[in-house]
Amino acid sequence: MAFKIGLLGLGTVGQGTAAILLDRSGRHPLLQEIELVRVGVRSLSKSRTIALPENLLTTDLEAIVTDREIDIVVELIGGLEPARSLILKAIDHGKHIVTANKAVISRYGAEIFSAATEKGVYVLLEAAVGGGIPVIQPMKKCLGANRIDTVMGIVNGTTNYILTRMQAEGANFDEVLQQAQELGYAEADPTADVDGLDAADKIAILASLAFGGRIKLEQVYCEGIRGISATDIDYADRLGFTIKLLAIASRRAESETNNISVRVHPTLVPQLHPLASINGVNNAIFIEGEPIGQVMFFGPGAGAGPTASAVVSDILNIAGIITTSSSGVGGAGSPHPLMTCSHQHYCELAPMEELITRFYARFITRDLPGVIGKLGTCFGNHEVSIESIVQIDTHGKQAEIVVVTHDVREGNFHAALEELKQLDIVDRFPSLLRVL
Ligand SMILES: NC(=O)C1=CN([C@@H]2O[C@H](COP(=O)(O)OP(=O)(O)OC[C@H]3O[C@@H](n4cnc5c(N)ncnc54)[C@H](OP(=O)(O)O)[C@@H]3O)[C@@H](O)[C@H]2O)C=CC1
Ligand SMILES: N[C@@H](CC=O)C(=O)O
Ligand code: NA
Repeated sequence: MAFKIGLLGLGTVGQGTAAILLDRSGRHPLLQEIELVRVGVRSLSKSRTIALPENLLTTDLEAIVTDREIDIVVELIGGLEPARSLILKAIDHGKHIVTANKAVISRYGAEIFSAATEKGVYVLLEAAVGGGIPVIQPMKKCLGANRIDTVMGIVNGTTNYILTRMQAEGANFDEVLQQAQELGYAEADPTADVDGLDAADKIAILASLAFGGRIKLEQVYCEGIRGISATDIDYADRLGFTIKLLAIASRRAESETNNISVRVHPTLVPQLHPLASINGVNNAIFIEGEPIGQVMFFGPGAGAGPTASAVVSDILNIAGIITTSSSGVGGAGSPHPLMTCSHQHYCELAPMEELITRFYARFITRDLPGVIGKLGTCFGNHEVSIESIVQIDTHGKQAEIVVVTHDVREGNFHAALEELKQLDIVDRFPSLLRVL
C-alpha cells in the first residue's frame, strides 16, 4: 500500500479513526491505499472497543514519529505535551500531520506551521473545530473569494449538550456533565469545555482563517457556562431567547484599527435565530461574508465516529495531493496553496470594553416605588439605552428585575453597573449575559 499511517492515541477519536481505516469497504477507493502501521498509546493493557492486528500497539511514540516507513502521523493524544514535541519531531522527520488537537494548534500553531512550511509537509486539522462538520477545509477551499465579517457558532458539543438538557428537562449540571464524559464528548479535563477554553481554542483557529492573521489566544475573551442558572434559562425563555455558549469572531469596518473582536461567552440567542435550534452535541458555525451573505455549517461536534470522519478525510486529502503531485510520497512538490498556512502577522484585537452588544441583566433590588425609574436613570447617565425592563418576581421585601438593553458600548454598560452598585436600592446583580 502507498501511504503508511502512524496513529498517536487510541482513545475516543483514535478508536473511531482506526475503525474506519480497518473497514474500508464502501468508502472512498483511495482508502485502499492507506495502511495503519503503528498505534501509540500510554497503556498496552487497557481494553479497547476495537481489535487491532497484532503488533501495532506500542508505548514508544518517539519511534512512530521517527519511523522512516511512516508517511502521515495522526496525533490524537490531545493536550499540549508531549503532543507538541511529537508533532514537531514528526515534521522534522518529513511526516505530514493530521491532528484533532485545537489546544496545541491554537497555542503553538505559529511554531508548527512554520516548521511544516520549511519541511514542505502538510498539517491538517479538520477534526479540531466542529468535530465531524466540514468547516476548516470549506473555509480554506470554498470561501476564499469572500471578505469574511463574522464567524460565530456553537463549537463545543459538551456544553451544548449540557445546556440543551438543562433547558429541556431542568437536568442537573453535574449529572449531565458526567453523561457527556461517558459519551466521549468531553476533554480529558472537562474544565476546558465548561469554562469555554475549548471553544476559545476553536474560535481562535476560525478567526485566523477568516481574517488571514494569527490570533493571540490570551487576547480571546472567554467565559464559560458555570454561572448559568435555571432562573436565567427560564427568564430567557419567557423573553423569547435560548441561552447558548457562542464563540464569536467579528470584524468592524476595514478602516478601523483594533477592529477584530474574538470572544466566547454564554449568549441569549433569539429563538428564531438558526443557532437557537442547534441542540445536544451538535455544533453549528455561521459565517457572514461578502459576497456570499450568510452560510451555516451544522452537524455533530464531538464523539468518536463524527470526529474520526474528519480525521480520515484529512488523511485522504493528503493522500490525494501526494498521489497527483509529481514527486509522490515523501515529497509533496509545491505545497497546495489552499491547504497550507501562510499567516505571518498577528491580528490586532479590540478590547472588550469597545464591544458593541446588547445585554441581559438580572437585579435583586429593594421592592420600593421608583426602583425601576432609578435603574433607568442610572443607565441613561452612561448612554445605555434600555429595550425592556420588567419586574418579574418579588421575594419578601426584594424584587427581581430583568433589563435587556439595546446595542451599547460594553465599557459604558460596566460603568453604569459601577454606579448602580452604589445605590442602596440595589442588593446585587446575579446575572449579566450578552444578547445576540
Ligand atoms: N472526543 C471528541 O469528541 C473530540 C476530541 N477531539 C480532540 O481529539 C484528541 C483526542 O481526544 P480523545 O480521543 O477524546 O481523547 P482520549 O483521552 O479518549 O484519548 C487519548 C489517547 O491518547 C493516549 N495518550 C494520551 N497521552 C499519552 C501519552 N503521554 N503517551 C502515550 N499515549 C497517550 C491515550 O492512551 P491510553 O488509551 O493508553 O490511555 C489515549 O489512547 C484531543 O485533542 C481532543 O481535543 C476533537 C474533536 C472531538
Ligand atoms: N470536548 C469537545 C470535543 C470536540 O472538540 C467538545 O465537547 O466539543
Ligand atoms: Na470539523
